[in-house]
Amino acid sequence: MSPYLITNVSVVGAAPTDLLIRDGVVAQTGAGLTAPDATVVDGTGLVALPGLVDLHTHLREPGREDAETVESGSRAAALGGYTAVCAMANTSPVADTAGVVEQVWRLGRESGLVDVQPIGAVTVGLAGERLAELGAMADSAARVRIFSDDGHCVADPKLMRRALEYVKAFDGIIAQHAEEPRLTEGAQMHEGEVSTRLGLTGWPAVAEEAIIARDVLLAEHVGSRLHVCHVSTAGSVEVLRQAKARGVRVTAEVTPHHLLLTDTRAETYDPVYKVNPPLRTAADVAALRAALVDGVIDIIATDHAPHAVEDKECEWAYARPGMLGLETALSIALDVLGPRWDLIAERMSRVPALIAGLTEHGHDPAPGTPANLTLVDPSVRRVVEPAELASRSRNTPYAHMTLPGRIVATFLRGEPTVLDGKAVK
Ligand SMILES: NC(=O)N[C@@H](CC(=O)O)C(=O)O
Repeated sequence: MSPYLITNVSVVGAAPTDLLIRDGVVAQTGAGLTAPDATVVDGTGLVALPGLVDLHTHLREPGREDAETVESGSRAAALGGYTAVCAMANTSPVADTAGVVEQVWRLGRESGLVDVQPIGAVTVGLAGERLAELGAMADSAARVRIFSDDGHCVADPKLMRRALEYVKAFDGIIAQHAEEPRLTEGAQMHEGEVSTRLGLTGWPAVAEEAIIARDVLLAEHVGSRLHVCHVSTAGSVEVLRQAKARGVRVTAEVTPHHLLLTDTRAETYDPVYKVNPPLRTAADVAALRAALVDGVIDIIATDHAPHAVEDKECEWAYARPGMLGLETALSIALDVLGPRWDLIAERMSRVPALIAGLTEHGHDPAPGTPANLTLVDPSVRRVVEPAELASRSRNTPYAHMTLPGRIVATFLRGEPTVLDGKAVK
């Protein structure tokens, strides 16, 4: 394993320093370091962040390898500055057994581009009828700690209660896709003025808020950990604010697209903007941004949802919901938050690593920490070209947009996965 000397780099926005990476860890920091055997990376003008951690990634393998594989999604993640991703369970077959989560975990290890931590399904086949083998997944080589039926809501309150009770034994988490299904039957986009004008069936904010309200009460009753996926409304923020003030063990994520885009995008009828939960209003976007800053929303998670061309480039009503996210998330965060590096490190690396229990990740580069880090050039503005993305899919809502920031290098346990902005393998 060859050592790397990153010179004159700003660690999370602090004054420039040198970083020596050796044997998988940050061996030394300080000005004027020398290491004749090391490969030098000029860090002038760059910011070093702890490697980003995504709590919500769809890698599509097994089952839809035409849309993404563990390998292609891992490469997209590394290029986006990530060193760890949590892979959602809505694969085919569903990741509801020890066998499937171990398969995904093993594929992640073989790719070696990011740490892939599988999420297990809460219910068998995501059908919402009976609990999956949560204990066997927890005890498997994949050591699953987060369970989610994402794509579907665990709508039955008794099952949700049982799931929360079950995972409490090993301090696990239920990550809920908050959507009361009876309120979103046939829904195509956010229910509001735009859906009325376009004549598309609406997905009301209350369908999300009602489930979050119910689930924080259940989590409080059981004393267990709840995580709320892709929070999208101002009302959800207020429910979470109250729950956190009462001490409920709840964490929440927001996606880059819900921080930037609004439901007016549906006016184009371009299904690239169809996503679940749907893009909301400008007032929701403002509330989500404020909650991300004040901590009511704990993290940014991508909900990277690759889809094959035939599933996306069709009539709006038939298109699958979901957008790519891994290769653009940091740029969107920079656009939305500005160069608030400490906040970005907190919301995109330290806190998601803590929630997921990924103890090797989420550390600011300092002597003795695992060398999982990413180097960002904040001075570059890049144009997003779908054809250049590493993902197997092309459904980015940011096509041809100019966004701030470029990932220059990513290191996983001291080995570069990205150098000069290009994947190393
Ligand atoms: N977020 C999305 O729009 N899509 C997700 C699942 C889902 O939440 O519907 C997917 O797996 O494609």
